[in-house]
Amino acid sequence: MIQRGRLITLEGGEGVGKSSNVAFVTAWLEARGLEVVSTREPGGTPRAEAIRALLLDPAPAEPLSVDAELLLMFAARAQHLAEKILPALARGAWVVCDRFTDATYAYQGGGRGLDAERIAILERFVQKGMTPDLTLLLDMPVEAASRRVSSRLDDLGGERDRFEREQRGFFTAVRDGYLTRAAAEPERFALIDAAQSLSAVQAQLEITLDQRTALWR
Ligand SMILES: Nc1ncnc2c1ncn2[C@@H]1O[C@H](COP(=O)(O)OP(=O)(O)O)[C@@H](O)[C@H]1O
Ligand SMILES: Cc1cn([C@H]2C[C@H](O)[C@@H](COP(=O)(O)OP(=O)(O)O)O2)c(=O)[nH]c1=O
Repeated sequence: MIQRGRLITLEGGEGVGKSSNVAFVTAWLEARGLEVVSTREPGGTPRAEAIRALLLDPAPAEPLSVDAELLLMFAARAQHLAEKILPALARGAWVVCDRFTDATYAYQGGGRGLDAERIAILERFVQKGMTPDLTLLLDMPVEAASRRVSSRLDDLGGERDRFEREQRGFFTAVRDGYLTRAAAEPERFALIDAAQSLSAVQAQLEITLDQRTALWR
C-alpha cells in the first residue's frame, strides 16, 4: 500500500502530449485507490490562472520583461502551492501537475537565457526545498512537436499564445534545457519517448509508474 501523497509532474515542450497524458497518469493512480488532484502551471487556482492569462496574452499592451515573466511564473506557483498543491499533499492526496519548476529552468533559463542561479534563488524562496517526487519528461524533436501544435490549432481553432509564437531556436533551447536537467537528476526524472504513438507512450508511462511508485510502497 502506498502511504502518503506524492507530486508527479509532466514536462516537455509544446505539443509533446503532456495534456493528453495527465488524464492517463491520473486514471492509473486512481485505479490504485489513491485520491488524485490533477492540475497545471502556470495556473491551477483562480488567482494563479489570472496570472497565467497575463503571461500567455498573445497581444499584450506592452512587452513583458524577461524578469517580470520569471517573477510572474513564481508568483503563480506560490499561489498554486499555498492553495492547492500543499493542502492536497498534506491530506495524503497525490498531485499530477502539467508543468512545474523544470519548465522555468527550460523556458526562462534555456529559452530566454536567464541565469539558472537566479531561478534557483526564487525556487528556494517559493518552494523551501520542496521538489516533485517524479518528473515524466516527454521528449521528441521540436519540428515534429510543432507539427502537432499546428494540427491541433487547425482542428480546434484558437490562436497561438505568447510562447507558441516563438521561433524554432527558442524551442530547441527549451528542449536542451529539459534534457540537461534530466541528465543531472536521473533519480527524479524519467525520460519518455514522446514521438511514439499515443498507445506506445502510455505503455512506457505505465512501466515507469509501476517501477517508480514501487519504490515508495
Ligand atoms: N503520441 C501522440 N501521437 C500523435 N499525436 C499526439 C500524441 N500525443 C498527443 N498528440 C496530439 O498532439 C497534440 C498536442 O498534444 P497535447 O497533449 O495538447 O500536448 P501538450 O500538452 O504537451 O502541448 C494534440 O492534438 C494531441 O491529440
Ligand atoms: C510553468 C511554466 C510554463 N511556461 C510556459 C510554457 C508554455 O508555453 C506556457 C504554458 O502553456 P501550456 O498550455 O502549459 O503549454 P502547452 O502549449 O504545451 O500545453 O507557459 C514557462 O515559460 N515557464 C514556466 O515555469
